[in-house]
Amino acid sequence: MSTILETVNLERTFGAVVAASNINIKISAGEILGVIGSNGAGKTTFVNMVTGYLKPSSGKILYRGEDITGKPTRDITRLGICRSFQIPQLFLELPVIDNIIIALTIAKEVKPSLLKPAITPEIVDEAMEILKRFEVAQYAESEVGVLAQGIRKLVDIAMATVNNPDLLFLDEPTSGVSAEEKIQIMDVLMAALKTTKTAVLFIEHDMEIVEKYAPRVAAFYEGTILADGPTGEVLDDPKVREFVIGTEFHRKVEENQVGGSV
Ligand SMILES: Nc1ncnc2c1ncn2[C@@H]1O[C@H](COP(=O)(O)OP(=O)(O)OP(=O)(O)O)[C@@H](O)[C@H]1O
Repeated sequence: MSTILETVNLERTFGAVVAASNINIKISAGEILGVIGSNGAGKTTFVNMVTGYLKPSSGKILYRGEDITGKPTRDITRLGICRSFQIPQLFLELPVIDNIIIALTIAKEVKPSLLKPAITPEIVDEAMEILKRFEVAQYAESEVGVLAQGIRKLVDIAMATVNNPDLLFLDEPTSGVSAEEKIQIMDVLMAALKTTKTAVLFIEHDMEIVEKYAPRVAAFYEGTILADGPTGEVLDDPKVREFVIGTEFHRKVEENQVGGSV
């Protein structure tokens, strides 16, 4: 698979704080990559730099071979790198479909006027297609504010795809969602993003979700990448176990294995 994103010695400091340092990562077309790391490990700083929300202090970001280091978010989005945030960025008092239409209008740079309204049958159809892909079409006319957190997350991520990104960053797609809903949401998300062959990097604290959905994982620790590789190997890495995930997760897996064999 061809590399679409490559970062070279990416670094960001805030005064004396080194938020990210020596970040070298490659992402291939259509790849799914999980990112783990405790609070303050530098995950969001990394995503902010690649998506143009923060300028790196040094290093390079190459997207399809083009140097995009320090470009504004708008240009990066246009090139095909999009993101969602940990907290959904939705208009709560508007229906779901209006949220998607607004995002589409911005993405397409539609300049509505009295003679040329923003809402056309084509844009409504396109919005409905997106909602169907994320299995939330039945909520099209519902106000976002009355919907469950899991549905809001799906709508929010659906909205992040209106530009048809080749690479999508998801910041904790299952945060604030009940344990039962997590799997449902990830199943829908991953299926939707597979149909569009979108490469996905998702930040996740739940190791069971990481194991289930990410074939590859990068573990961040104190602003650097401690390990990057096949998920099983990274989660079993003694350094990752000690500094990133602790022994809790492995104890759980081992207990389950013991339970299963009885
Ligand atoms: N705007 C900022 N100003 C000063 N320090 C910052 C800023 N943003 C991040 N930092 C610091 O950089 C480090 C990395 O933070 P970052 O938010 O990237 O971590 P994270 O891995 O995303 O954590 P979390 O899981 O809590 O979101 C932390 O020490 C944080 O306090």
